[in-house]
Amino acid sequence: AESGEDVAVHAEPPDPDVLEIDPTSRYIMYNEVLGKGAFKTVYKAFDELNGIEVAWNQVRIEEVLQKPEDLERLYSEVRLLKSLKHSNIVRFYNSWIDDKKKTVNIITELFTSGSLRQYRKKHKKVNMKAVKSWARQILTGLVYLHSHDPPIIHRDLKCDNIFINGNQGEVKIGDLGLATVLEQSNAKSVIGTPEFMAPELYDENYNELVDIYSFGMCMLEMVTFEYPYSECRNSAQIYKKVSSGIKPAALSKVNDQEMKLFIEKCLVPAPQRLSAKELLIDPFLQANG
Ligand SMILES: COc1ccc(OC)c2[nH]c(=O)c(CCNC(=O)c3ccccc3I)cc12
Repeated sequence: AESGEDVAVHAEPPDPDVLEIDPTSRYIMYNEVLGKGAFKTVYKAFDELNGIEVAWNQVRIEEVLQKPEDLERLYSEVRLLKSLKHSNIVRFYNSWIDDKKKTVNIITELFTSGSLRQYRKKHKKVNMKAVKSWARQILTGLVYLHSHDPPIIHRDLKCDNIFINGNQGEVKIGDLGLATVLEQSNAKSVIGTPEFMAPELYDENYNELVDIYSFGMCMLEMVTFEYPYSECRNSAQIYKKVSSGIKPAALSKVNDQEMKLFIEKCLVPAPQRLSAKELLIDPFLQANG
């Protein structure tokens, strides 16, 4: 070139948002398994286009999506998830179906410190100040999801799919849409985790406040280090207690009375349950104390 500057010779791929680049050639999977979920295996991977490390979530779908409208619904779900951009929501970069391997592949933001559940196990002694900061961040993420029209409901919020960025203490809600994706593909799989499911989720007419109930159970696990209803042996026993309003035994182990009251506010029946926005301004979360 005349001005003598060295012109990069390689052909820049077209703008990724415009043209679907073959995702499999863009991402290089390391053979490092970060972790496993019920239906998913998560690998560390590298995005060659943006030069960043990412998480490659491989979700098994038993039978391929039955009807074409399932596929259409899945793609519209993916388009929505790709559009979500918030500091307390795990970034969803890309997703595609691998028909041969019968998997849905989801490329998301990477967390090497894993989930809040794993983190809590590793760092048992944590000041209430930190727990309150995590609570504020989770609620801020829920405000973002619930203020969409229609509200985006997570439906499977638990400490296993809230991720933490160890060095900044940033907490983000993950596994978004996984419940919906699984619901579609593994029709028989009832979405949600009984220990964290609001009673009204079972009878189908529910709203975004189911996530507030689950948030309350997440707080309970964060301060007691045990799954709620660990005194129950199976999901039927859990359902019996939840549907008759019997609180988890762990609640009686919460020493901090203010924390106990805050958690109980999240577990009340839906008509009395506060929104994420209202909980964020609760005095309990104001002071750093
Ligand atoms: C069982 O899962 C883990 C175990 C251990 C991990 O790190 C040690 C994980 N790190 C991650 O970044 C991730 C990926 C987080 N991404 C998601 O959960 C996600 C976010 C949005 C949409 C869909 C999903 I699957 C998972 C992980």
